[in-house]
Amino acid sequence: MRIDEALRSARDALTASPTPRLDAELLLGRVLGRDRSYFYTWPEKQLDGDQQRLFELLVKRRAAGEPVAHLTGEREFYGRRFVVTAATLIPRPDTETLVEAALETLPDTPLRAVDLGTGTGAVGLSLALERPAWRVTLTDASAAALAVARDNAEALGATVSLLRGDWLEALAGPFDLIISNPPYVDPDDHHLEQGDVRHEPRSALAAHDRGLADLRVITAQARERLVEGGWLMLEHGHDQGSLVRRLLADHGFQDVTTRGDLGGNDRVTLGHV
Ligand SMILES: C[S@@+](CC[C@H](N)C(=O)[O-])C[C@H]1O[C@@H](n2cnc3c(N)ncnc32)[C@H](O)[C@@H]1O
Repeated sequence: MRIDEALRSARDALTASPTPRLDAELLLGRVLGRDRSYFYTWPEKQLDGDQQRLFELLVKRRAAGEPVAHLTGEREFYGRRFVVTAATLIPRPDTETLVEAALETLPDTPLRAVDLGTGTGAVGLSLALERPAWRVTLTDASAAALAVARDNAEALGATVSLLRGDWLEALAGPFDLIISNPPYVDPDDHHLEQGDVRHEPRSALAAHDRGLADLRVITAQARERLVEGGWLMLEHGHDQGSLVRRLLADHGFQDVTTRGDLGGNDRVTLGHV
């Protein structure tokens, strides 16, 4: 079967996905070890029997609902590839807003930053690689997630510290930046039962108190761990902006603002002490 024929038949099989064409290209990229531009240059190249069988198997699993990132074992974030497993959240493009907020707000000089609930390491490793002068710590409560972050740090050549722990409990600081994309989905939200999200760890997604429990704990712990002028930056749900702004203000944070994500929804709230 030719590359263009394989992609066409996969797209037809993946109509239940919101992104059938992209999914087909990413899966074929995994089978052939090529990036997507190769398919446009060589549409007439033939898949051999093994390649065709593996591609058809991956398409079948995708059609049954498995996330593409679990089938390819990776996801791109802030221009780099991160290994993803079933133990980690699949990094989202909207979380790049968090990275951009930090890069735009803090200076490119030596400072101490911590990424709480690092998962694959997407946020903290992006910061460490964009700002080699920063000393970045990555933490997570999940040993399995932290192992993935460690592998990603090695593969990407980032120098960071990794620590397992419950938010800021085991960290004395002080930090110039505390950054986190914590679980913030209401456990009763029906979206948790739909699409790719069903395959991600519930502990990475849902938080009690209508999704606010972890945001509250981190905000309460952060104030004492920041240097004077240090920043707290939190990702949250599109409908949590005003609650998180009030939370930060109640804990004495100043210049509290919210940034929008790629779709223009409230996504990241930040303030300094
Ligand atoms: C929404 S995921 C974010 C993952 C990654 N930072 C990203 O943006 O792709 C939340 C992460 O917080 C971790 N987590 C949950 N509860 C925690 C706790 N009490 N202390 C530290 N990390 C926790 C989860 O294991 C998960 O990796």
